[in-house]
Amino acid sequence: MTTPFGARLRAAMDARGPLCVGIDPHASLLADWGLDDDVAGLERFTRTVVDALAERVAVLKPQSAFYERFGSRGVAVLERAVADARAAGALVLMDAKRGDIGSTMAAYASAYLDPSGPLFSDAVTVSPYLGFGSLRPALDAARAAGAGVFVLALTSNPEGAEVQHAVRPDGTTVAASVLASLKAENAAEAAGGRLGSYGAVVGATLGGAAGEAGADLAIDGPLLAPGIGAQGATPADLPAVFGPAVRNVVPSVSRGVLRHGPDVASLVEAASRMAEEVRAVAE
Ligand SMILES: O=c1ccn([C@@H]2O[C@H](COP(=O)(O)O)[C@@H](O)[C@H]2O)c(=O)[nH]1
Repeated sequence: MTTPFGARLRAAMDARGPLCVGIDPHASLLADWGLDDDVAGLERFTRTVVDALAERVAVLKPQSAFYERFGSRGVAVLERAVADARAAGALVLMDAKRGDIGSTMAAYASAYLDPSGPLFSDAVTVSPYLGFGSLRPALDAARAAGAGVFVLALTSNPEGAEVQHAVRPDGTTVAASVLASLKAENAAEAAGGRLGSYGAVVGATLGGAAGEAGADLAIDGPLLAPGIGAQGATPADLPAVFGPAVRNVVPSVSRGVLRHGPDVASLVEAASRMAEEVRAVAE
């Protein structure tokens, strides 16, 4: 039987440090790296990041949007990146933020969480705003494949609060309800103190917002924390945002590391420095 994602993630965090580096080939970064904003530039950028970091960091998180904008040839670059990164030992979290009615969600689950598919990833980000129950096909596909799912709960952008802090008829906020649903999904797997495979996305930029939203971050699963670097958060912010749940946090940085390329040694050094900083606050 395949080892569940949560266990594989915990092992990777222990061995490599709890860091996720995002692969976000912005047009501006391609230009900064001296690359053209075309498929060849996209491919060179992606290969450089994967070759530099896939043997070192716990998680690589390609941002699907930057590949989709080049159509099928961009997606082919993404497929290769996923395979190469996994072969080099990184866990791949596909940042696709998919969400739809259940029957269509099943097709998204097949795209990212079926081990025979070309985009199969260790985990995928999904959006719960068609109702948490609409995610069932992805949750079930992940369980079957030993993969993971990260559900948007309290996102790093300032606009997120207008939806995520909204109060439901039962008096709880939308975010609190998403987190409670994730805790329930993790219950069986997390028995005995193990990390579950169902994670939440909670921005490192939030300050005390999780508390304001009545959100309990003790979901027994991983907490992906984007927002460090270009969005203004730092590793030092993590304890205040996450409290005792900081041990389960996977801080995520894209531009804050990528801006150090294309020099491989500089990319590696930036990622190592960040991994050390987050390890220091997570212990
Ligand atoms: O709440 C969220 C959810 C996802 N993201 C994604 O993470 C990266 C952040 O990139 P940076 O360059 O480190 O700002 C990007 O792919 C976002 O789509 C997020 O920022 N916030």
